[in-house]
Amino acid sequence: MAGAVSVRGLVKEFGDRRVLDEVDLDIRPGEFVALLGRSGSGKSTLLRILAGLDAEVRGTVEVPGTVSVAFQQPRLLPWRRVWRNVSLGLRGAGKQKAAGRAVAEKALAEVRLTDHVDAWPLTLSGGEAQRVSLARALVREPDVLLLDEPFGALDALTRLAMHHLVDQLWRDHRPAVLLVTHDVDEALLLADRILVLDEGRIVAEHRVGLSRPRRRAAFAELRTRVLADLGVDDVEAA
Ligand SMILES: Nc1ncnc2c1ncn2[C@@H]1O[C@H](COP(=O)(O)OP(=O)(O)OP(=O)(O)O)[C@@H](O)[C@H]1O
Repeated sequence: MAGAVSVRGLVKEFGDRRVLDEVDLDIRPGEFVALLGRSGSGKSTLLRILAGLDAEVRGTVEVPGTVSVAFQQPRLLPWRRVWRNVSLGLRGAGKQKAAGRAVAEKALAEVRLTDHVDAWPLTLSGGEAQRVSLARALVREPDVLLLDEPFGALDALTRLAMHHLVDQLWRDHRPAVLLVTHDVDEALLLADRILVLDEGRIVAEHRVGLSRPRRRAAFAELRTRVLADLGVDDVEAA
């Protein structure tokens, strides 16, 4: 079966600075991959390239299916009601039609925002706004969902709730996911596979062979190894 994402020998340079250095990456359909790495290691650059937002690269990048992206900031249009923001995620003509409302309502129910269908974005909490952003990403039924630190700006409790929600949405829809995060626990809770990027190279890969839903106690040992790859002693991180 063709991969959802297939990258070979990807090189990205900004001027004389090489930010991605011969990256190979395969993501299978329906696979959940987390990408960890220190600040500046090239994670967002890689995600932007997969999203088709930056084509000035060397190497091959194949993402044959439909792609959706959600960023750290929800990026909602404040002058559109919540359901309209969601229906804007639809492709082509679909986003203009009244039928878009029904599709948006369904997606908003999935992220448990049925009560906010007609709300204005500025009246939402951070977690609610991020759920709208997820609904907008899901509404086009992507083959590949790219998440760039989508929970990074949320408080710890809201973030935990979002982990459960994303786990559920992924199991219901089964897109291939690439989740960029700094949060090792988030990666361990959600991903099938964890990649560590360092100075533009993938330097480690871990399979997370744990059944879902996961509990933190189940991955304490793997957590220590992933933190070591990131140059962090587990004692410091505790
Ligand atoms: N448009 C640009 N022009 C020049 N340099 C850039 C540009 N975008 C990113 N960079 C540089 O590329 C490197 C990788 O950036 P990138 O945003 O991919 O890192 P990151 O791993 O996502 O970091 P963080 O975790 O802090 O978001 C950084 O050194 C950054 O300064």
